[in-house]
Amino acid sequence: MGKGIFVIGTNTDIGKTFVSGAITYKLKKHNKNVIPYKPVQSGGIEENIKIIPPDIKYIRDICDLDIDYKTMNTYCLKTEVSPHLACNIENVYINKENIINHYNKLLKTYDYVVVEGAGGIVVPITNDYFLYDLIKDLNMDVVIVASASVGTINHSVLTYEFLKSKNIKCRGIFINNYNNQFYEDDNIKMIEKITNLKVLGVLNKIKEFNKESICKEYDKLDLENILSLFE
Ligand SMILES: Nc1ncnc2c1ncn2[C@@H]1O[C@H](COP(=O)(O)OP(=O)(O)OP(=O)(O)O)[C@@H](O)[C@H]1O
Ligand SMILES: C[C@H](N)[C@H](N)CCCCCC(=O)O
Ligand SMILES: [Mg+2]
Repeated sequence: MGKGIFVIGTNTDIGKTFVSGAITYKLKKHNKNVIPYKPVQSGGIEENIKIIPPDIKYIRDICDLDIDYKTMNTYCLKTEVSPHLACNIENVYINKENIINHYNKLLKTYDYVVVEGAGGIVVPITNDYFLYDLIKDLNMDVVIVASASVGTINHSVLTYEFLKSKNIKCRGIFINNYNNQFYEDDNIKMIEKITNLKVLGVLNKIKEFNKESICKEYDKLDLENILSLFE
């Protein structure tokens, strides 16, 4: 039976896919049997007349995964808005049992399942079912992805406190888009001090975003920290 980690962010566009890619890449590079999973994607893109999840496409490409999209994604909505609204617009009914069954099936085949949320922790998946409800129903621990930039202390602490209020265990935090600004180290220090969370990795903002530079950035991460997410 495999193990999973749920990757959440302090906001949308913060780098959850980028970090899920990093976790998947490191594990795969060390010959681990790993799969990324995006239960609900909004903002699906067209490829060969099909609508596919761009977050999974990114990880699939960067990690050279030969796994079909259906195995790594349950719901793919076209409209690039909050999932509940995309569902309402597209007349899609999300059945949480489908996601729970999908995840449990992946655990039977893969040793490591890297699950990515949508947006931040309080994003509505349906009108009355939130991302944190899904995490509880999947019985998973989370890792937070936060930015290094100004505003991150407040967003990170709010996310952490909200998780605590829901009894969701947080395994640590990844800081993304580090850009050598004078205040970034202090931001990280403050987040660590206030939350007591372990910073498991700091990922630089990549100027030339291509496979080579991305993998070089991923290679710098500590494998032990990544493995600790699944212990
Ligand atoms: N470290 C980085 N360096 C350069 N670009 C980055 C970095 N991290 C993320 N990006 C870019 O920022 C954008 C948002 O990142 P990403 O898609 O990982 O966010 P997300 O949190 O997964 O968003 P969503 O809520 O839509 O799933 C993407 O275009 C991605 O390529
Ligand atoms: C469309 C976007 N990229 C994500 N997939 C969904 C983000 C939902 C955010 C909802 C909100 O917090 O207001
Ligand atoms: Mg994403």
